[in-house]
Amino acid sequence: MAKIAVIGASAMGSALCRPLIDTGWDVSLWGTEFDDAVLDTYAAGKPHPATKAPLAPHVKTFRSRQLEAAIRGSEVLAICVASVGLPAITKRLAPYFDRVRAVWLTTKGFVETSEGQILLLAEAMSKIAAAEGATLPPVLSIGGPVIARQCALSEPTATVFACDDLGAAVHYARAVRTDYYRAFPTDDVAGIEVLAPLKNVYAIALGVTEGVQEATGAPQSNLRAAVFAQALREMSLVCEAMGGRKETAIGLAGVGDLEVTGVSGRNKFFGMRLGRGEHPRDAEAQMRAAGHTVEGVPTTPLALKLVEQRVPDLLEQLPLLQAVAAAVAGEVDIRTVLVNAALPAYPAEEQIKAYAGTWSREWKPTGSHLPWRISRIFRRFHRK
Ligand SMILES: NC(=O)C1=CN([C@@H]2O[C@H](COP(=O)(O)OP(=O)(O)OC[C@H]3O[C@@H](n4cnc5c(N)ncnc54)[C@H](OP(=O)(O)O)[C@@H]3O)[C@@H](O)[C@H]2O)C=CC1
Ligand SMILES: O=C(CO)COP(=O)(O)O
Repeated sequence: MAKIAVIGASAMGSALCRPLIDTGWDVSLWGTEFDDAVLDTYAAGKPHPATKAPLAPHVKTFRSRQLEAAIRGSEVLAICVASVGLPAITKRLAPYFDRVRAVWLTTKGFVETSEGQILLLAEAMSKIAAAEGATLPPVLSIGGPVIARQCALSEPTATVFACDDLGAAVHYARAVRTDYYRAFPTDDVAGIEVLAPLKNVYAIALGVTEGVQEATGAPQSNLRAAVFAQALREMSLVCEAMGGRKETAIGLAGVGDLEVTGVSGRNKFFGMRLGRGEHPRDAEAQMRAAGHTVEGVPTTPLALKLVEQRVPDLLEQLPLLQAVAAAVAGEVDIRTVLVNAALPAYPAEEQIKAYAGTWSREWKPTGSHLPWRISRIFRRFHRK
């Protein structure tokens, strides 16, 4: 039986244990210093405090001081911590990288280096490992629409395993396949690593529309749809500009994850609070007090910086990203900037240049077409 160590007794780390156990893995769940309360709850036979889902049977739990024991003999390390914790965890795991065959990563976010450079997660891990004198084994970036509670309760769930080595992605997708949990393997690592955090940013915007609706009593589904379409457009643009594939953006890890997070993700609920008029600082504090991580909060300014650093020419085509960044920073009236960002600014200058004139020349009202026909014949004759 292959052994896997799940790093982080987070909502997602705990949820991942379910399909792993159901596919015969020997699962160790290691909790960070932040996860003591979760492990206490499991020890008392109670469900996860945030998801309210029970831990799968036969999962062995380990406390933060028991890292060595948790990892011993593992083929895979599955890292499931919040993005702010990823650099520290990577550093801590570096001595173990040469003992395992692969690292899985469910974290969704970006990392900022001490020099202010924004990195995709696998890039950051590889840099940190190198600085520690370690080499990362193949990393599988896990994306797609997965609400942890539903996965933990064995509800149907489709996810994406991305690895530069497609063989590894296929191998592990098969090794964790159940009737309710299926992973789609791909080698579009850039696509997954860009889309997974970006959908959190845009899910905040979707949440805002619902918060506005709640606060005003006026239905906002037209605005929500416009935000959704613009979000997908911007996600596709950044995905492609960063080397990802368009089909990834319109698949599970792009539109699929945007949909689920915009309907029932924590980022959406954070956005709803903004839409109802709460200051972002208070909204995040409330979410945190309830035990909910909102990855979109640290991710949004980093996403903007990532674009500025890597694909600056794209910035003017990303009004929604800029609007969410200003809103998360508490700088603007969120509804106004959202409306301006989501309702099309068309016709754009180039469209006006391309089409102006041709339309009005061709059409005349029926009934008055005789003089128009004569003038057309005359024009044709004149051209010859
Ligand atoms: N790939 C996928 O399919 C999915 C991925 N995710 C992603 O997985 C990651 C974890 O999410 P989720 O399981 O829901 O998170 P949780 O909120 O359940 O857990 C996050 C954990 O990270 C801890 N943490 C916070 N700061 C640090 C730090 N500096 N160092 C170490 N740990 C820290 C939190 O502690 P504390 O409680 O004290 O804040 C908490 O224990 C996120 O990036 C999320 O976006 C989520 C769902 C699906
Ligand atoms: O990543 C997720 C769904 O795929 C979870 O989204 P939230 O972090 O917004 O809950």
